[in-house]
Amino acid sequence: MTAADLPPPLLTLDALSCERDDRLLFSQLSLTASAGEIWQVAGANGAGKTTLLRVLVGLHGFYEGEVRWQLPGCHHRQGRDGLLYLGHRPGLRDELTALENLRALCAIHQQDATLLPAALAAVGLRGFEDALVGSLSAGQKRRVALARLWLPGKPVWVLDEPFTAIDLDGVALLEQQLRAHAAAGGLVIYTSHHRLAGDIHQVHLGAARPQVLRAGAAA
Ligand SMILES: Nc1ncnc2c1ncn2[C@@H]1O[C@H](COP(=O)(O)OP(=O)(O)OP(=O)(O)O)[C@@H](O)[C@H]1O
Repeated sequence: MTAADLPPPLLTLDALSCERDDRLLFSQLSLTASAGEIWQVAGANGAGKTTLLRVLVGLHGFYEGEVRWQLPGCHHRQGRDGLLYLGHRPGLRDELTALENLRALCAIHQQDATLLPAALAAVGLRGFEDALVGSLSAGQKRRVALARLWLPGKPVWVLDEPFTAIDLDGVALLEQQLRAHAAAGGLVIYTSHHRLAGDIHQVHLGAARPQVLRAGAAA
């Protein structure tokens, strides 16, 4: 595939550099990511994966270079309304039920809450709608957070360690959902030490100059 064959990018990074505590995490990172793609951000502990994702979603502002989102129909907050970001912690309140937590998140992030019971069922939590999140296991909490991936309306998913704490069935289910989203024209960017098989693009952090590996591109 030539550059001319690629769909228009949803995300463009231009010479992105970031340091923390006087340590250079990455420098001169440039890439384009388009609809239908899955990108894994890889690297050792402390390499800067979470920091990069937070830069992408506007939660970490100390960097040089440019992050440009071009999401169809999203004109607000620099076009970030079409993003769904799940951080490396589930980000749920223990004193609320699974459904209450998700309803609150849907209200904040403009997602359709009417489909939440079906989303909870999809992640294997039918019957846990009214369970206090504080009473759930780590893997169940992760599944509650991941249930938002079964709601429509967010073309870009930015996921920090989404496979953490879930069992083998959960890993397979999540892999399937990531692939389905990309196949339906979404873009997935995730950090993990878990490599999905197939046409996954990669950014390797660790060296000052990150490696960008496009699946299918000649070495
Ligand atoms: N809140 C913070 N304040 C200051 N420095 C931080 C903070 N969080 C991370 N850092 C620094 O940024 C570096 C990169 O951290 P980051 O969490 O992005 O790495 P990571 O690749 O996601 O690591 P891991 O695989 O362990 O989750 C860390 O080594 C640390 O020195």
